[in-house]
Amino acid sequence: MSGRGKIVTVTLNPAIDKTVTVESFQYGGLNRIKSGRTDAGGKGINVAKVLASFRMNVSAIGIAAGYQGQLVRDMLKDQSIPCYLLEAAGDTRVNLKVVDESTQQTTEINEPGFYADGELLEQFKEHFITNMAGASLLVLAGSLPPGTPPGYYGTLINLARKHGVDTLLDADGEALALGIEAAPLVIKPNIHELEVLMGQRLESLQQITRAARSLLSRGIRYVLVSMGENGSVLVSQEKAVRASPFPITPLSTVGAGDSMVAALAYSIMMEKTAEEMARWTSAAGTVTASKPGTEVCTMSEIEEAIHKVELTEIMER
Ligand SMILES: Nc1ncnc2c1ncn2[C@@H]1O[C@H](COP(=O)(O)OP(=O)(O)OP(=O)(O)O)[C@@H](O)[C@H]1O
Ligand SMILES: O=P(O)(O)OC[C@@]1(O)O[C@H](CO)[C@@H](O)[C@@H]1O
Repeated sequence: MSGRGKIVTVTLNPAIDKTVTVESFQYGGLNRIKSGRTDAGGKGINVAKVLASFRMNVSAIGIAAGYQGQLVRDMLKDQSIPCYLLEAAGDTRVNLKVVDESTQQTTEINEPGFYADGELLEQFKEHFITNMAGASLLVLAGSLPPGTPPGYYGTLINLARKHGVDTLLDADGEALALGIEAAPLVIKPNIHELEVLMGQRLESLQQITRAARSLLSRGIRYVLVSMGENGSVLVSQEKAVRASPFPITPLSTVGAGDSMVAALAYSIMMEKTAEEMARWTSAAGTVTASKPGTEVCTMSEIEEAIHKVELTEIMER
């Protein structure tokens, strides 16, 4: 893989992210907003934002609808992020993120998104194939719009493979389970997604590592499990490494996982070792968690923080 190749990110269900900050969230009560911001969101789009700031050759493709969809396109254009979003009927969703200052926790309330019918999804396949020309790596991330068959990511992974392109998959539920069957190169489940996939609670690092390792036998080369403030575990055929994040004041954890995915894509393109990969991804996620709204990390912020990530090899029994 060459650092100069193109990375294509797919966001089938983008969003306008509206992040609001409240002093102390009152469940079932009146909450007055102290401050707010609006960002173009959706997992693949966030990944593209980070990769563009790394000066990688990246295109964000996907589907968008109506006024909100145009807003996503305009915001990305303002940030000079190449984006090609197919037009659909309806409206792109607005996702609400509520940051509680007192607990430093973010609550996400995501709309389902526009309906994707069979004709739109066939049209997207054509759009996708056109964009596979000259691509080196594909990133599939985020939820599928209502109407999309759960095996759709698997279909895109197989199509990409026909064009010689490897995939990094960040999905959940059935889309993740069926995507795995198509053997992407890398997956990044968070701990909850991994537990759902395995159908069991994973309480120790040993259990997490064993679960992640069981997925490698399906042709996947790396599994990166993110665990919020508890850091992450990267498992490859050769080893398992745990990364512990440095202390931060989390301002909005929205996009932290996407920043990890971006750093993972970057590490693959740059042929970094598993240790370097664990360091880069952890620093990227942690820096983003310390920024407001869906604002993501930059390369210089990662370079400044990366030495603070603690790595430990997980000894498997
Ligand atoms: N509260 C926190 N303190 C320190 N680091 C954090 C915190 N939350 C997230 N991170 C960093 O970000 C990484 C990714 O977070 P997380 O596991 O929440 O991702 P995710 O669930 O995929 O998120 P999302 O889907 O919202 O992007 C973590 O591994 C960690 O490095
Ligand atoms: O509903 P999905 O597709 O699972 O997640 C969408 C989303 O929550 O993910 C991003 C953060 O990771 C946000 O920009 C966006 O609102």
